[in-house]
Amino acid sequence: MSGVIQVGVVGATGYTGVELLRLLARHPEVRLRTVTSRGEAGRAVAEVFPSLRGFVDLRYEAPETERLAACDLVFFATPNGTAMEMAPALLDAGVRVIDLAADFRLRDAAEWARWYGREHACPGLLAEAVYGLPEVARERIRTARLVANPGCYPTAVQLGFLPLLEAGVVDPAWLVADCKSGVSGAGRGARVDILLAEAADSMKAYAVAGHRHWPEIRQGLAAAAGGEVGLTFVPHLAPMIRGIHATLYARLTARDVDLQELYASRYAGEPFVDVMPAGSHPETRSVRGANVCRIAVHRPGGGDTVVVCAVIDNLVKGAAGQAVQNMNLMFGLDERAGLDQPALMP
Ligand SMILES: NC(=O)C1=CN([C@@H]2O[C@H](COP(=O)(O)OP(=O)(O)OC[C@H]3O[C@@H](n4cnc5c(N)ncnc54)[C@H](OP(=O)(O)O)[C@@H]3O)[C@@H](O)[C@H]2O)C=CC1
Ligand SMILES: CC(=O)N[C@@H](CCC(=O)OP(=O)(O)O)C(=O)O
Repeated sequence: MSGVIQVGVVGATGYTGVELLRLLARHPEVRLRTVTSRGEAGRAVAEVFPSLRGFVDLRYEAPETERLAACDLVFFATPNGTAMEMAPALLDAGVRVIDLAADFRLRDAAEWARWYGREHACPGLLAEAVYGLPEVARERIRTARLVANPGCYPTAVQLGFLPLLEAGVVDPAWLVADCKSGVSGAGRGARVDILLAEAADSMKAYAVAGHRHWPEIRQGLAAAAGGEVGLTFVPHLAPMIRGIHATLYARLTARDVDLQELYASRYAGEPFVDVMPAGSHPETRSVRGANVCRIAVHRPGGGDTVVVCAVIDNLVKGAAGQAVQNMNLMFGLDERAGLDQPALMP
């Protein structure tokens, strides 16, 4: 790649879109060219988000394909069902696309329609789209025109379970993912259940009967296991702003497995997965603002249950940071460019 990458961000007033602006504004190989919002069109980004004063000198524009077609790469940080309407024309114009929503994550159009409640607008692109979990698909991401950035829960759950399933040391028919998310996972739009007075000092499970991340996680875990998996996935809303904590349970089927060594060797050399020392309990605050998944693996009482704890920042490794990681791979850059920074404390 020669020259800077001209980048467009559609949906640049949402939580993941603004996080993209924060990361891309300091990226050494990127020039932000077009950032869109229908509601804020015409206003300066720095006026709407003073945190970006001095970093982003652009005004919001309406999302128009003609303007976006002048970019090398367009990120969609938009609600599900938006990118699938605009991506075909951009791809035809030679623009590469990373969708942070779920439009291209499932390979089966009928299953997509079942979970997302409408027909897919361009099912022909599902086979071409590369599921952008770099720890699994790094080489295919490098040459992809269209990347489906994974969901936040699916990132934490897949990274947590992968070493066990790839090594075939647990029963793939009995996997449990008990997950907690901060309220920014629900986006920036107003909703009663994420008001401070409703969500603070309280916690609840939701979508226990079925969440749209279930088929996405199952698809990835089945590929790792080499066959169907049985997965129970229960998301919870936790009283914090950023962060996902996934507590994962599986039953060991193999004897004499060194779990710590299994995880350490699976993720050796991975820039954004940190296998913590044996006995650790990763905290969501240790990944706030950072593009990293911290993992600890336990075997309580030396029994046959494996417990994995995986934490990410839903807006970074769970969304915008992973999208930038994918961009770096697609454009032949150092995978860590623009992402090499520690978490915010406290
Ligand atoms: N929040 C999170 O932790 C994660 C979110 N995601 C996914 O990323 C996507 C964005 O999420 P998030 O940032 O939370 O969402 P927000 O609701 O916070 O923001 C949505 C953005 O999209 C724009 N938008 C809405 N409708 C359209 C449309 N029809 N055409 C063009 N732009 C539109 C909005 O601006 P305007 O209406 O002014 O145009 C806004 O900028 C979603 O698909 C979400 O599921 C993925 C992983 C994690
Ligand atoms: C706390 C909360 O509400 N989280 C969201 C998931 C986050 C997300 O945006 O997922 P997608 O990218 O797949 O849409 C939810 O459960 O719907």
